Amino acid sequence: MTQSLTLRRPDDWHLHLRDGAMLKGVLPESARHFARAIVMPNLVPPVVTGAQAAAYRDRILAALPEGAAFEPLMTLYLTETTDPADVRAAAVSGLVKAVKLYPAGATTNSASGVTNFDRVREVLETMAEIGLPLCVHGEVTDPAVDIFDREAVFLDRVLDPIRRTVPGLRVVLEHVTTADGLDYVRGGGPDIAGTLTTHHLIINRNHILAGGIRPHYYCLPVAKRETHRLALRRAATGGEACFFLGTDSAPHADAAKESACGCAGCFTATNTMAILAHVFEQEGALDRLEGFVSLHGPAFYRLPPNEARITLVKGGPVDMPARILTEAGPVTVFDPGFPLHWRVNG
Ligand SMILES: NC(=O)N[C@@H](CC(=O)O)C(=O)O
Ligand SMILES: [Zn+2]
Ligand SMILES: [Zn+2]
Repeated sequence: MTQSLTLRRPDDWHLHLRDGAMLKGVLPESARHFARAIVMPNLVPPVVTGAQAAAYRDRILAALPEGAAFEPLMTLYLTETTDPADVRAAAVSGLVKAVKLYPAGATTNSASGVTNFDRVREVLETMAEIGLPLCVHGEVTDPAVDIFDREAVFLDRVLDPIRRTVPGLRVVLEHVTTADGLDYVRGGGPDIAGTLTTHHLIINRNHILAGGIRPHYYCLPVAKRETHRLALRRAATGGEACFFLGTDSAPHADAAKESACGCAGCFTATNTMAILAHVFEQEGALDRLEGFVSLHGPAFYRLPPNEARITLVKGGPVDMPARILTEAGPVTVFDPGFPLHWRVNG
């Protein structure tokens, strides 16, 4: 018996599209299934001003395949010299939907991130006033903190003080990887939400390190132990409105991943919907997939859900490409480690 499931077209609330040849190669993978995406600003140099966001948006639209209906939702990269008036204008015009906080040095292309949080206070106060969300890469960068503890320590040392100092600031804790992060979001009231990635529902830290080092499973925040993965699955499939999909699909050319110092990021744009249908089915929660991918995100971002629909169909094993070829080099597609049976029709 074929099984099928029709949903409102999903959105991706955390996506890396890059620029130039890589953008051209990866954009169709997201545009095929997703209506909108919050586009991360960690280009080199980063997207800091409203004018830079407008120019980047134009480059994305120009790279879209013929006939694709995909709306990039732009973000600004918060630096210690970000101008509150520029943020306000970019938000009020509708161009920018969030500001992104990278602690300096926390992840890929984050060198211009924030070190001294007092210097961004005025921007954060402006954002609280106009309701513009702050998307947070929630890891401390203190070398004395173990990499597996960096998310949990960030909540106490950085996020909680920011939220106390700037009441009313709306926050998305991005790519939550720990039970601590989930509990922080759950206990934080209506002004905080969390995005969950596809890959963190599938892998734990053994997948990266046991039986050989697997660079294509290396991302930041790094996958944690199994108890955390199980907690993430419960959060994603449990129907809680404060959690929604942000794939964090983060392409790097294979040569940059398969290296003595490999880049962080898993590329999941191609097979995210097939993997999520599998996960939600396994958890007996297919009826909650639409909330996770299509409803909770727009509600937090105060945008209407999409009117268009997609249909997922379950059948024989689906052929997924092991990698996509881009003019910036081949990019390996995240391997969930099991065959996929769901495909997206239309
Ligand atoms: N997630 C990652 O491992 N990498 C992201 C950056 C990020 O989201 O932290 C990237 O830009 O490659
Ligand atoms: Zn990040
Ligand atoms: Zn990311």
